[in-house]
Amino acid sequence: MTIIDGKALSEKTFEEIKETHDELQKKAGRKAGLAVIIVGENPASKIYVRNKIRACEKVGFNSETIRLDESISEENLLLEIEKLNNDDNIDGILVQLPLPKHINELEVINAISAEKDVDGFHTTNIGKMMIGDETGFLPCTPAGVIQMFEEYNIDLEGKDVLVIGQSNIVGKPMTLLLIKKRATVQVCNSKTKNLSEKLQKSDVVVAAAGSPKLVKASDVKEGVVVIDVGINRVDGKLCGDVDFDEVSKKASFITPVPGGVGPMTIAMLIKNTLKSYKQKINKSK
Ligand SMILES: NC(=O)C1=CN([C@@H]2O[C@H](COP(=O)(O)OP(=O)(O)OC[C@H]3O[C@@H](n4cnc5c(N)ncnc54)[C@H](OP(=O)(O)O)[C@@H]3O)[C@@H](O)[C@H]2O)C=CC1
Ligand SMILES: Nc1nc(=O)c2c([nH]1)NC[C@@H]1CN(c3ccc(C(=O)N[C@@H](CCC(=O)O)C(=O)O)cc3)C=[N+]21
Ligand SMILES: [Mg+2]
Repeated sequence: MTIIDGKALSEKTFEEIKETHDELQKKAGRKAGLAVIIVGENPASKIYVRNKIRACEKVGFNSETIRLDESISEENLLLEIEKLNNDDNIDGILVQLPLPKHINELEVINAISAEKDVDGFHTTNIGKMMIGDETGFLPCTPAGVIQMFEEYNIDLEGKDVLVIGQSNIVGKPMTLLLIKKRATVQVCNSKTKNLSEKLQKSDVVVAAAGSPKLVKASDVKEGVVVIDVGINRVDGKLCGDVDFDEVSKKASFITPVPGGVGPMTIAMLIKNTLKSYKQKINKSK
C-alpha cells in the first residue's frame, strides 16, 4: 500500500516553479502576481488563503489579498475585478467561492479576464478543456489529481473509475480529465442509488462529496486506488470523505487528508499563474 504524498509532490512542484520564475524574472523585470479576492468571512477559505499566500512566498510571486465585506454589491465586486483585469502586474485572479447569496457567481467568474482565470472556472477555459485546447487553464483540483496519477505511474487506460460528486469545480472537470486518459468513468451525486455496489466494482475512486466517512472499507475492492478530495472538519480535526484508517488496509494507493489533494490544488494554482505570467511577458516583448 502506498500513501500518495501530495505535500511532498507540491513542494517539488514549488521548487521547479521557483527556478523557472527566478530565470524569467530577470528578463521580464517583474515578478508574477496572483490576486485573491475574498468576500466575507468563511472559515474554510482561511486555510486555503493562508496556504496560497505561503506558496507565493515560497516561489517568489507577488501575492495580493483583497478582503471585501460580506455585504458588498455585485456591482462593486465587478469593479474590483475590472481593476485587476487592467493591472499589468497581476497574472492571476481568483475569487474565493462560495460567494454570498445576493451575488451571481457565474457573472463574477466570467467577469475575470479568461487570460487571468488561474482557477480555470471561466466559461472560455471550461470550453477549452472540453475540446482539449491546451492554451487555457485547467481547474486546479482535478489537474492536481491527474498530476498525482502521473507521478505514481498509475495507469488509467481501461480502468473503471467512480467519481463521487458532480460540482463545477471538482466532479465535472475531474470527469473530463479522466475520460481524456481513456478511463471508463461513472459519476455519482446525492440521488445515486446503491453507491456501495458501484464502489465495489471500481478500480479507482475519486471522492468529492464533502461527506465524512462516505467511503468505507466494506465498500471497496482489494487493491483499489482511492483519491480523497473531501475537506471536512469533524471534532475540530480535518478529514476527507474516506475512512482512511480502514480503507487504507485494502487500497493499493490512497491519498491522506490533510497532505493529499489540498496541497496539489495549491501547486496547480501556482503552476497556472506561472503559465499566465509566461504568456503575458512573451506578449509584451
Ligand atoms: N482538496 C481540495 O483541494 C478541495 C477540496 N474540496 C472539498 O471537496 C468536497 C466537494 O467540494 P465541491 O465539489 O465544491 O462540493 P459541492 O457541495 O459543490 O458538491 C458536492 C457533490 O457531491 C454530491 N454528493 C453529496 N453527498 C453525496 C453522497 N452522499 N453520495 C453521492 N454524492 C454526493 C453532490 O450531489 P448533488 O449534485 O446531487 O448535490 C454534489 O454533486 C468538499 O468537502 C470540499 O471542501 C473542494 C475543492 C478543493
Ligand atoms: N475560487 C476558488 N477556488 C478554489 O480552488 C477553492 C475555492 N474557491 N473555495 C474553497 C475550495 C477549497 N479549496 C482548498 C484548497 C486547498 C486546501 C488545502 O491546502 N488543504 C490542506 C490543508 C492543510 C492545513 O493547512 O491544515 C491539506 O489538505 O493538506 C484546502 C481547500 C479550494 N477551493
Ligand atoms: Mg451565490
